[in-house]
Amino acid sequence: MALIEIERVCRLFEDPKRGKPVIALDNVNVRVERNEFLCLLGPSGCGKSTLLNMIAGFDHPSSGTVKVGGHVVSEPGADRGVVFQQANLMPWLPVWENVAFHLKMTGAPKAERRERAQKFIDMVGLRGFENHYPSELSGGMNQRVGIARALLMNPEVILMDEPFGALDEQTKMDMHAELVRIWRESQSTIVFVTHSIEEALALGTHVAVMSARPGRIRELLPIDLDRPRDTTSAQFNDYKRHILHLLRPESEHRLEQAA
Ligand SMILES: Nc1ncnc2c1ncn2[C@@H]1O[C@H](COP(=O)(O)OP(=O)(O)OP(=O)(O)O)[C@@H](O)[C@H]1O
Repeated sequence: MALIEIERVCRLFEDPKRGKPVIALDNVNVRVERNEFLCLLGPSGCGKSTLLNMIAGFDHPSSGTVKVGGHVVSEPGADRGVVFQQANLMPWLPVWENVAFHLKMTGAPKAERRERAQKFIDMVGLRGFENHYPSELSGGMNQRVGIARALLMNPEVILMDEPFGALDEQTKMDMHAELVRIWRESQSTIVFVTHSIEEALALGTHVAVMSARPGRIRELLPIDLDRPRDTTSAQFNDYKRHILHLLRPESEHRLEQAA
């Protein structure tokens, strides 16, 4: 049994201005095995966030099912940690308290929270910054705090919605290397939303290429590239060319005609 099973999922949104519904997702089928790193890739508005939100339990399909660990997702849960584009940290709390925030909610004593936070602060490379406040850190460091916060709950699945979208290129590349290391170390399963082909190919064990309006999975590609990934290699560029072709509207048109 796959860890995440998305079966025949459709999602319609009401659009009162136009008087007809927007088809955000149309018959989407995806299976994610334990320990996979799936990148959801596609143009703006193709339904990537909608799909991620359904796995998180923030949104629900109009038809079809989303299951995690064999159970239909009905609400958010501790088995799924979410990292957004903005880290959404509590500015009045130091790093370690932000990382241990969920534990505070469960009433865990301070000493336990501090100790458990440290493991994940170390994992994301922030040792020495435990008592800093979010405003004293860079954007990349704040994202690391967000990742540490998600990891602390020991979730089976980490869901990431363009977490590095706001970072400069160099920091983004550093974060990619860091995330791959964390993914391996924590043996988690990651679903990562991006609109960047390079980012998807730098990270994923699989890339689901989506098409816009209505959002569909064009192709689910297993990525057979050594790590660390060489973004200048011929094989990397072969994948890139293939994905670019899939994303071109004319190829979409041809595929529809052939169907
Ligand atoms: N709450 C909502 N109400 C109405 N329409 C919505 C709602 N949420 C999403 N949509 C529509 O559904 C489609 C998919 O949106 P979604 O945000 O999932 O796309 P996306 O691929 O994540 O886009 P981006 O990369 O720009 O974040 C879009 O056409 C969007 O306008």
